[in-house]
Amino acid sequence: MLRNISRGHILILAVFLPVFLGLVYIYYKNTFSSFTFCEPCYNDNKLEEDVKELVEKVEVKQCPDNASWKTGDFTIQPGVTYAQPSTQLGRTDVNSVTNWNVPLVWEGTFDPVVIDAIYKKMDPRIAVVVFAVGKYTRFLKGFIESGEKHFLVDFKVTYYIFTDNKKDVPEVARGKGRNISVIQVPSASRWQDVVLGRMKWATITIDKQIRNEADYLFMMDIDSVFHNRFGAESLSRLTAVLHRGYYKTKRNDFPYERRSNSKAYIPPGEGDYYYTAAVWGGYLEDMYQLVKYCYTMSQEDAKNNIEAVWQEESHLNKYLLYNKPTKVLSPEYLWSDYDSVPGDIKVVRISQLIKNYAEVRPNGGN
Ligand SMILES: CC(=O)N[C@H]1[C@@H](OP(=O)(O)OP(=O)(O)OC[C@H]2O[C@@H](n3ccc(=O)[nH]c3=O)[C@H](O)[C@@H]2O)O[C@H](CO)[C@H](O)[C@@H]1O
Ligand SMILES: [Mn+2]
Repeated sequence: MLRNISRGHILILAVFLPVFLGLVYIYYKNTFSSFTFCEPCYNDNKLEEDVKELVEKVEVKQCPDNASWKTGDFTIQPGVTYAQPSTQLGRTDVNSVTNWNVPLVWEGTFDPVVIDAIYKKMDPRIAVVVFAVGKYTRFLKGFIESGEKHFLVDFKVTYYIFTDNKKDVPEVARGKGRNISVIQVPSASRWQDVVLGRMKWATITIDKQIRNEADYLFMMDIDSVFHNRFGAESLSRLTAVLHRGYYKTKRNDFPYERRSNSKAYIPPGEGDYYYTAAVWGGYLEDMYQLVKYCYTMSQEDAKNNIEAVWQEESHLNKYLLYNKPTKVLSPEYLWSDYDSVPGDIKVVRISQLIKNYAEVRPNGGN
């Protein structure tokens, strides 16, 4: 009996088990195939065509793989010692925040130990673009020598020197990770062409070279000397400096471009601050956009036979009124040897030199 039952079962199993297993296999195959992530959506040729089309359409930028240098990553090593920040004490003689809630930096509003600990970890590459055309090569030595003592010390810095006279670029001893790159530009017969030309040559050179070599970029006048720390507290996506001559001035008295036929025109009743064009900086791509903006706007003006009252400084001020900077630096970050230092300027970080405008500029002027 057992033998019979067992034979019957074996027969049934032999016939139905393969059929049952086959059905189970088909069921699971269909179920899982709909969850397969690697299932190709295209045949290979179609995929290749689509990628090619995308690459042609998209403007490919050289983005750094590791963007840890960007503001926002405010990490710090454990164990750094510094004074406890106060919620009560701080500067009371000046305003240290803008009405769009970004820092307005003065001595006493930051702790260099904390700032350095944060930004050194990011270790950004910083480009400084300066022009030394005609007789302005005489300012290079003092600028770079003092920069080595005070400008973003211990950071990676490259001075991009744009000049019409490479022979006059001095050899200056520099710290580790600090370089000089010299770029040839044409001479000019008008100083106005040099200051505006900065926008053109900087745009071209960022495109060709600097984009691959820097994370931050500063544009600076060369006729200046560093006297005190100009550090990582100056870094942000877009940083502008209050012009020392107008930081207590009513907005309608700012020397904005007031002729409505210039692209730099700002109507009365508008304005936050008056920024200097002698020191400005930020993330490389944001600065590229702004430098290019100043270049194209001055070209537009030239087509209409007008030159903005303070050249690129006028276009810069217009841009920054409608695209607010992410950090504003006090006039400590650009003072002038022409002016005495008032009580609210506790530290002069850079000062413009006194110069004989008529002698140093190709077409005189002041
Ligand atoms: C403190 C301040 O707000 N400075 C601005 C003011 O500068 P300044 O009156 O200080 O102008 P400036 O003579 O220093 O010229 C600006 C810069 O252009 C370069 N340069 C100029 C002439 C020349 O023949 N060769 C040469 O290399 C050089 O880097 C110089 O530092 O007005 C200029 C144009 O309106 C710019 O807006 C400056 O940023
Ligand atoms: Mn200057």
